[in-house]
Amino acid sequence: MKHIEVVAGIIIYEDRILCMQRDANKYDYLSYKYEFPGGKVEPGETNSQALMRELLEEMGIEIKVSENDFFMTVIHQYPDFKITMHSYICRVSSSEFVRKEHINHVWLKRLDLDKLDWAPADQPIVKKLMLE
Ligand SMILES: Nc1nc2c([nH]c(=O)n2[C@H]2C[C@H](O)[C@@H](COP(=O)(O)OP(=O)(O)OP(=O)(O)O)O2)c(=O)[nH]1
Repeated sequence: MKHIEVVAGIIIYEDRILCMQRDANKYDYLSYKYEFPGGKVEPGETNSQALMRELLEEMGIEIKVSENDFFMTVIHQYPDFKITMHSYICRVSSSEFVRKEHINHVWLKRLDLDKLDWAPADQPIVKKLMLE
């Protein structure tokens, strides 16, 4: 079974976290779900390099990410593939960004995060964020 390595940014502006809604997908279990922006790690990249590249490509967000910003890793088995997802805390000084691939976004306070329909692999990250 395919196993993919993904990085995701928990973008925090003041006391709110950026939640991005995915578009329709060939897999129903990912269609229209909320997620943290990011994407697949490419060969030769470190996780933080991959996240910086994805945030720039996908959102126009230019930000320095380092291993010190690591939050948690989730391993999740979807019906068609397995994902290892590394998440990082990314504090931004502006809420501006360009929404290039997602269909919607919301900035939520931590305690409201569970009001959204998240991608299944994101549940442990949402849970941990709500406890902090
Ligand atoms: N970026 C991101 N991806 C997530 C999260 N949760 C989650 O299950 N994923 C999954 C969805 C995708 O299968 C994969 C991310 O890769 P991607 O964004 O490049 O994949 P995609 O399906 O949009 O595009 P592709 O396979 O056609 O290239 O990880 C999350 O919070 N952020």
